[in-house]
Amino acid sequence: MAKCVSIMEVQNQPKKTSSLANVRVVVRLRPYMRKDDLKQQGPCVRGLDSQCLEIINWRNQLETMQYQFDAFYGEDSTQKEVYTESIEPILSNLLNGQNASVFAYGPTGAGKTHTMLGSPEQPGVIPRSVLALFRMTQAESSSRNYEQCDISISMSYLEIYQEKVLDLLEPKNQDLPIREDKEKNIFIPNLTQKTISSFADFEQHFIPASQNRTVACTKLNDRSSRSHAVLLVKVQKREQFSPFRQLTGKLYLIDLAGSEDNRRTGNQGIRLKESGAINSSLFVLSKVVDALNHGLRRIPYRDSKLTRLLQDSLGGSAHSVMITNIAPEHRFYFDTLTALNFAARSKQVVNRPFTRETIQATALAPLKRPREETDTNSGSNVLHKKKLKTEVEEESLEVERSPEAKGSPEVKEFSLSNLLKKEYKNPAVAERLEKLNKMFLKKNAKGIPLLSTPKRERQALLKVLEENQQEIKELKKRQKELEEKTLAAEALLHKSRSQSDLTVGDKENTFKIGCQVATSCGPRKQAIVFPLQVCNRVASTQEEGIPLLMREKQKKDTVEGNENEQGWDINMRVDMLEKGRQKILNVLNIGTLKELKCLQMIGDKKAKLIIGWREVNGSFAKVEDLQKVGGFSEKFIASFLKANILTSAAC
Ligand SMILES: Nc1ncnc2c1ncn2[C@@H]1O[C@H](COP(=O)(O)OP(=O)(O)OP(=O)(O)O)[C@@H](O)[C@H]1O
Repeated sequence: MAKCVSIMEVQNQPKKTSSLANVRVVVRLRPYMRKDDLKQQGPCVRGLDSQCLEIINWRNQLETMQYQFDAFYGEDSTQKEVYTESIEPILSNLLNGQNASVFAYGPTGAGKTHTMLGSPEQPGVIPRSVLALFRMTQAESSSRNYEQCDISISMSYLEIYQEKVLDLLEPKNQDLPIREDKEKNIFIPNLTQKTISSFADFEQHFIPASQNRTVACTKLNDRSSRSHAVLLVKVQKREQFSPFRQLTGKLYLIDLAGSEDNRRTGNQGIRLKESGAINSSLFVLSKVVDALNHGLRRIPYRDSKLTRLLQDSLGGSAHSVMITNIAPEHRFYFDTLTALNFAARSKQVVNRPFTRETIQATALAPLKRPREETDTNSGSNVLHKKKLKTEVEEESLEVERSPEAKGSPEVKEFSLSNLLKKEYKNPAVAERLEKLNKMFLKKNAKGIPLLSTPKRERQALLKVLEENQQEIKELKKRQKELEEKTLAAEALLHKSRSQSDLTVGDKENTFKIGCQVATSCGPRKQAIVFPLQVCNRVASTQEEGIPLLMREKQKKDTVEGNENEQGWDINMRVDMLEKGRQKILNVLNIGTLKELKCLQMIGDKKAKLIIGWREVNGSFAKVEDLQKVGGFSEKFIASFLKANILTSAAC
């Protein structure tokens, strides 16, 4: 609040350092206009330094009241000064996904529109900020980050006129509702949003829209704003690679209508009505500031459209700058005093800026985009046209959910993006991909979904997947052929048996199929080949003496919580098993390099290691002695035995 000091008192106050999150409050004093000072009383307010000003105390002409703000701009201050010192520093936050807002407040005729908009000769905060944003995005584009991000800028422009929210870009004379999403973001459905790719583009939309703003002549200002004008500039930065983060920063540039003392404005009729709406919304604004300062539970944001819209700027998440414009003439004295007191109170308002980041097109992406996104005019042309068709854009497609998946958090997690649906129409591949995704999530403690891996890696994985499928197909084919051969051989055997008079009696018949041997003796024994699809252990069909390749159903891995892929197991007669082992041991002890390499899982390197060990240490007593050779683990030997024993026993 103001502090009364004697005019003679030398003041040299310590300057307060304002926190970053505090609303930055600056005051700008309009140049004194002699023609407006009917009684030629001279200015009633003057600046003291870059932060302090003093105003006459109306109760005691010998005293002044001094105020200190984050910055004070005197009559000689330029548009550039105001912009460079107070506005430019907050703009960089937009590229980091944070919001910023600048609003000009003050009595009518004090210079709000001049400060925000300016003139072609003296451009104000709005044109300078938009230009700076384009420069910043260009600088970002030419930096190394360019390859990783797309940046787009869009704009919306509205006015609050007599408590109605009106679109200035495409005027429809329709009061637009103000809404709040789950993340407490304020947005206006159906408000026109135009993508702008250059400053010229911005001007093309902004200049005609500004003509749509309601202004009128009053006794205090020839072109008095009769509404609060809000320009919204949205900067979106999208990553091209996983995790496809999207940062959205919004900049609100607000030129408020001035508070009006209708005894002096001479307002009547419609002007009086407008003035009533302006004053009441500004009154709610001061109530909001007071409620925030007193830490009240209920902040009356909803009491006016203006405060509802400024919710983010005051006590919200934006980096906010409030420019309080004041006029030096005596006839504005009480308006100036009110404005200064309001500004001083606003200094205490603390905002909590945070980064607005969304993740696009991952398995965990939101199922429904925030309404705000869908309500805009979808003009998502990206600044850099070349990059328009990048995978980021494609992958930022909304994630859909099948009807049966509704309500299932698991399915929610593994939903495929539209991109994947489009790219891989084969349902089998999609299904495998989901399974892989599931497996990946299970194995990965951090839960990073496969679908969020970069496209290149994902494509490689998909290729492997398709190759595996191809392999399975071929295996199935070969299996079928084997089955057919077995049946044919069996039929042949049966035929020859029935043709002969079976004098041979119990003579053993042997036939070979590939590398597998089925012996036929006594009661006829069958080689049973299970189709790959049949996974159950069929104990009843297992006959002694026939090596069977069994596939166990859902074999549990010993690693906690991990379900192993279905595993293969061997069930053989003990003597055959021993025979197989002996054969392997034989090859290990006397086999040449070539013979060793014929063993499953033994390559050139391992074969050489075995020969080297043999030369130094002599023979292996048992297959497990392979462990003595460096590089053969117990687990490896077990798998090695499994892989070779059947073949060795059979040959
Ligand atoms: N810093 C300044 N330097 C020069 N002229 C200024 C300055 N500030 C304001 N003016 C002039 O003062 C007049 C009133 O300013 P402006 O229209 O910006 O006031 P306002 O606060 O927006 O008023 P209202 O609330 O009625 O719209 C204009 O003619 C404007 O050019």
